[in-house]
Amino acid sequence: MESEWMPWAERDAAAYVAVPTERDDKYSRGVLGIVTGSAEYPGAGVLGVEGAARTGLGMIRYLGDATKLVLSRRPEVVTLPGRVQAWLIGSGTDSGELGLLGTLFSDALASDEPVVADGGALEMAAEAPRAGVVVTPHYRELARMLAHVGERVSAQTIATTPSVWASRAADILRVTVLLKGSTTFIAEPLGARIAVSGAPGWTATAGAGDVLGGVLGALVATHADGAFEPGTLARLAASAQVLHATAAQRASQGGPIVALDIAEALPDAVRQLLAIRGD
Ligand SMILES: NC(=O)C1=CN([C@@H]2O[C@H](COP(=O)(O)OP(=O)(O)OC[C@H]3O[C@@H](n4cnc5c(N)ncnc54)[C@H](O)[C@@H]3O)[C@@H](O)[C@H]2O)[C@@H](O)CC1
Ligand SMILES: Nc1ncnc2c1ncn2[C@@H]1O[C@H](COP(=O)(O)OP(=O)(O)O)[C@@H](O)[C@H]1O
Repeated sequence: MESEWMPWAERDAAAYVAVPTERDDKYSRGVLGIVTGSAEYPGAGVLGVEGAARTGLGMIRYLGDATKLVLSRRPEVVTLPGRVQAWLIGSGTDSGELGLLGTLFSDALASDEPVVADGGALEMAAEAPRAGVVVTPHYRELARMLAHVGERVSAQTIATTPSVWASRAADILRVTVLLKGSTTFIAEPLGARIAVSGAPGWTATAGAGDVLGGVLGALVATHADGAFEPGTLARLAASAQVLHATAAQRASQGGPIVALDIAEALPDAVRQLLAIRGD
């Protein structure tokens, strides 16, 4: 039977924006460890960092392979390993050529912290399912993840019936799945089913998904305490998608955008959500 898909509006997402209080410092707000970007795709490292930084969090520890580029754009980022409350791994990496990054991915997946896995970390996340992991594939990536665990389905079939496959993938892979597309479907293993639409078609541009990874990483890092409770990761993923779509709308206003425009519109998108909440 087809699952019931719950919509997720700006009002719902607004509840998942963590607003710092007078008692907060950079550590209490949440630290995100980011292992993204490679020699082949350094820009993805920058885009994820920008997405996270512009969503709002205490600190980013960047441990990927695009340090120079990331620091030239965001000198606020710390490149020293240390304690984090959540991980964003894999955007802008190739699962076939991971080298040292592969060790960092498996350390994150073996840690006690929640993990957002994308790009080259998706297959590794499929191999070692655990609570607190959310994967963010597009259709072709989901087809590869499923093939990796012995479920053969074409990317074309997933594109034709994305809700069916997001739902099935969550149950097969036993991690929370955010399946990207014009409508994004979020499914928790045997749990929440949320569909988010409303991003302009202009969002279909290189690197937009890397920015989304950063947005979700920031929301998870700022809600790490509850991330293992049933349904929480799915609601954080839906909220990240709404925030990303709102930022894309604000940046686009009916015209073309690049991924960095979405990241730069995020503070206004956050303000828009907080205004709905009445903050
Ligand atoms: N600025 C950056 O650094 C960017 C990095 N990216 C990273 O690139 C990696 C690969 O992601 P993809 O989403 O491209 O992976 P896909 O699985 O969609 O594509 C894999 C390969 O298939 C080929 N391909 C697929 N469809 C094609 C088409 N219509 N025309 C031409 N070639 C096609 C491309 O050679 C591509 O490298 C990820 O790690 C991702 O994070 C992308 O996000 C784009 C931006
Ligand atoms: N037709 C579309 N309309 C609106 N949003 C889209 C459309 N196609 C893709 N998107 C969104 O654009 C982003 C693309 O991400 P992704 O496929 O990972 O690209 P990249 O790897 O280049 O970052 C996702 O957030 C996805 O939901």
